[in-house]
Amino acid sequence: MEARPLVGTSHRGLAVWGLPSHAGSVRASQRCGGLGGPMRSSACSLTTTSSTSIRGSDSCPSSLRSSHIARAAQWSPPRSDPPPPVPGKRLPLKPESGEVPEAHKVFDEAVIVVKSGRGGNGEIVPSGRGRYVSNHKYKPGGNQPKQIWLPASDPGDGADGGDVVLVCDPGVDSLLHLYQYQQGGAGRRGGGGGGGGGKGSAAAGVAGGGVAGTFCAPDGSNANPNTGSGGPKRNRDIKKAHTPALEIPVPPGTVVKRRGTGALLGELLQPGQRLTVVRGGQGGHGVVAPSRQQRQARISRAEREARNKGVELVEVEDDGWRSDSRGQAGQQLSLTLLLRVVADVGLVGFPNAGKSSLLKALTRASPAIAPYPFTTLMPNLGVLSAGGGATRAVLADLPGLIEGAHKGRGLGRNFLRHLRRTRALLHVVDASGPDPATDYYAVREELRMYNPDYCARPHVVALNKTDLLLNSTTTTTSTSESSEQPQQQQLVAAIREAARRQAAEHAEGAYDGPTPLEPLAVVPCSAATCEGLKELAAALQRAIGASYISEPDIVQPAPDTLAAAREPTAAAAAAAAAAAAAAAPSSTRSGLAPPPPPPPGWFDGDGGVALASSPSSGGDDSWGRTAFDDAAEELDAGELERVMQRCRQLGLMDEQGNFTAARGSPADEDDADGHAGAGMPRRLHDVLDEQEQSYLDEHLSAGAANGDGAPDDDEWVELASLDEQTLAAVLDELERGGADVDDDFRLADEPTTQATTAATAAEAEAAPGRAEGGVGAAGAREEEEDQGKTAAEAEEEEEEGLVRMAPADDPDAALLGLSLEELLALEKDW
Ligand SMILES: Nc1nc2c(ncn2[C@@H]2O[C@H](COP(=O)(O)OP(=O)(O)OP(=O)(O)O)[C@@H](O)[C@H]2O)c(=O)[nH]1
Ligand SMILES: [Mg+2]
Repeated sequence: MEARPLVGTSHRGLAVWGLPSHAGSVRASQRCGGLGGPMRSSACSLTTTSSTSIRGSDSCPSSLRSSHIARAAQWSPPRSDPPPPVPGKRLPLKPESGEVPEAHKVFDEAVIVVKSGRGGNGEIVPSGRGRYVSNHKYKPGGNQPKQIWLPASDPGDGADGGDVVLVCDPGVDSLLHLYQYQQGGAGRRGGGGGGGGGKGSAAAGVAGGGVAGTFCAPDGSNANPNTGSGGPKRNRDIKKAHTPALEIPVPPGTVVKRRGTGALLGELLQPGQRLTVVRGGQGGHGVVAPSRQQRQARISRAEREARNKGVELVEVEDDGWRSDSRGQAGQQLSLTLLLRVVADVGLVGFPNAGKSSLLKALTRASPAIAPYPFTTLMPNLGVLSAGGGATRAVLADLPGLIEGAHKGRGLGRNFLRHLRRTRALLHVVDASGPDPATDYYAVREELRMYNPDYCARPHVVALNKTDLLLNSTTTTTSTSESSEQPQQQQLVAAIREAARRQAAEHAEGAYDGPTPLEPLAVVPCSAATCEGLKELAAALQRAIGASYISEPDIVQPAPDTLAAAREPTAAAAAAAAAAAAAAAPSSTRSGLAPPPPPPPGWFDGDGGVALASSPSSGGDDSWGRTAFDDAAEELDAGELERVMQRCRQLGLMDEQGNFTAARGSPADEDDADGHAGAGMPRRLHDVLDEQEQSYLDEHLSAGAANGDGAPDDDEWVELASLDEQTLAAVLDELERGGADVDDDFRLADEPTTQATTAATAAEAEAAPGRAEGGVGAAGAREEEEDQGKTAAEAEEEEEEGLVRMAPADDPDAALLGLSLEELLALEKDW
């Protein structure tokens, strides 16, 4: 047969059968060799096919009509009994029958397949159903009809398929239950999802490759006229039935990723938190099936249009309304679930160090304890309530780490990731081992290499098994406290030394990242004899109070715990003073290299901690809110600590971070406490704003520390940002304070470059190593200028944010327009 050109057409009139819920379509198929392909309009479509056996002609053959009519006659509206009410469906934690053997060794990771339910089919109502009722608006002589057609009802929609939802359940402590279904054999078939066809299941691991199981949400029920329709005589409010979701309980700290792509879908941390991982298929629409006459009319119209367009009509399909009524299929997804325990304190240490024993002794948990390594393979949680109003703390006993754990040795990476959501660490060291300090150092290194942040968390060292120390000494010497004590003290000292070694390596630049903290306390104890456990619990409480994890989803420490942790001890104050003194020389001349930052937020001492990271967080707010507070919020921990050290050097701040004198106020003039700035002339204060005053204070302090009264290089740069008049006033003040400003720096008379170059050269002489860093950068810039850069090039550089020293012929340009923030940013870069 000869192929004719394909013509598509739209039959808007055919698509509308007067009922809103049905968007019908007509398909006319045409023999059209090689030109196949659907052409759809918005309301109906004309589809070509080359394989249709029924051949149409200009006059529609009776065979077509009869087949069509016969097909239409096959339709019958689904009717079923009303479904029972749908209870909330929750996957039980254990299979209903059969004892489940231990399936996997890794209970903190699982791959599961989730399938959402298919949508139920919508109701199909024959168009002829209904009746004529009298029209109340009818008036004789009016244009209203006397009777109007009232359809039997609106056809009901099919219910949506069930979603699969992960629910954070604090009653679950591992992902083991997901594997148990695999081991337990057949999955559980749930009840109907509100009607016929609903099912929910946690099927056995059908897929290989370590998939724990397939979890199927119930399908949506088909539309039910009694419950799911909204016609005049039915329940208008319920258009479709509800299908309960399949809820899979997971422990807090579960991270959900898409398998394959690794895309993070979410993390469940708070009890009751829900994460919908796949949505159920949409239920089919309720439709009104066309009557025989309507179908015939549509067919005739399609034939007529085809004839007009010269298309040979071979078949007319008009069952688009059927597909409308069908529910959509559900989705399927493979998920990787990872568990990171959420706890206040993580217990880490080598295998067999006694972590589980300590957990058992400190809390009511009952973990497995055995004298062989890797007894613990899954984190055990326990709650430490020390009483006396102390905060409750959740302890997590983690599997033992071995050397190379950060590379995955001994499943180390799997275990280490549990530390992510802990605030503080308890290092458990076997005191009876050959070299406890080396053990401690090795574990610290593993932590650092896995994630340097772990080493910046407050931690306590439990020197466990001290009862064995006593025994070992008694075998050689007579039993005496005196023989035990020195040994313990030696071990404590050795551990502190190991911690210092790690911090020193960091200070020497052996590795990046935050400074590793020294232990808050080293507590000799014994899980067997319960000795030292009280002290250990108290130290842990302090560590939790001192901890601060800057992750938004971690609950911040309560203010009372912070206040408790702020109690300084004499040792802490001494340590802080020593740190400040040690830092002073490095911040004198160059000022660009910040002093080795002490642990942000707290100072280490003999078990003491003084939280001083934020003055505004202090309990004593007598000094009120100042510009310093505002600035402090902008600074990071290192910068803040540096500023605070300067304040301490100036005598403006005590060791707890409280100001001892009001700053930037007129009272400064009369302050006779001897603080720097107290005798500041009123004249200068009048011209300086608060930040400039603080620069001056810092400068005077630095000068006092130097003994030469001269500002540091960075301060010169900062001073250069002042306006001319202010700068002149500041320089006068500096001179009065003992600085040899003429020798060092004369902004108005000499180009800044020369002065700074001179300072840089002197600096480089004094400390060649440092010149490579901050000051070296300034020197390099100056060299560039010396090489005769054009003014335009120099301007360009300035635009790029580089600090450009003034050319010799332009003293005004020396007043750099950089703001404090820009200077701080530059200083950081240096
Ligand atoms: N004498 C003595 N033995 C202890 C003490 N603490 C633990 N042990 C013993 O040390 C062995 C190991 O204890 P665990 O608590 O299982 O050690 P672990 O660190 O949890 O070990 P892993 O789970 O393998 O990492 C057990 O035999 C304990 O009885 C202690 O304070 N004194
Ligand atoms: Mg253990």
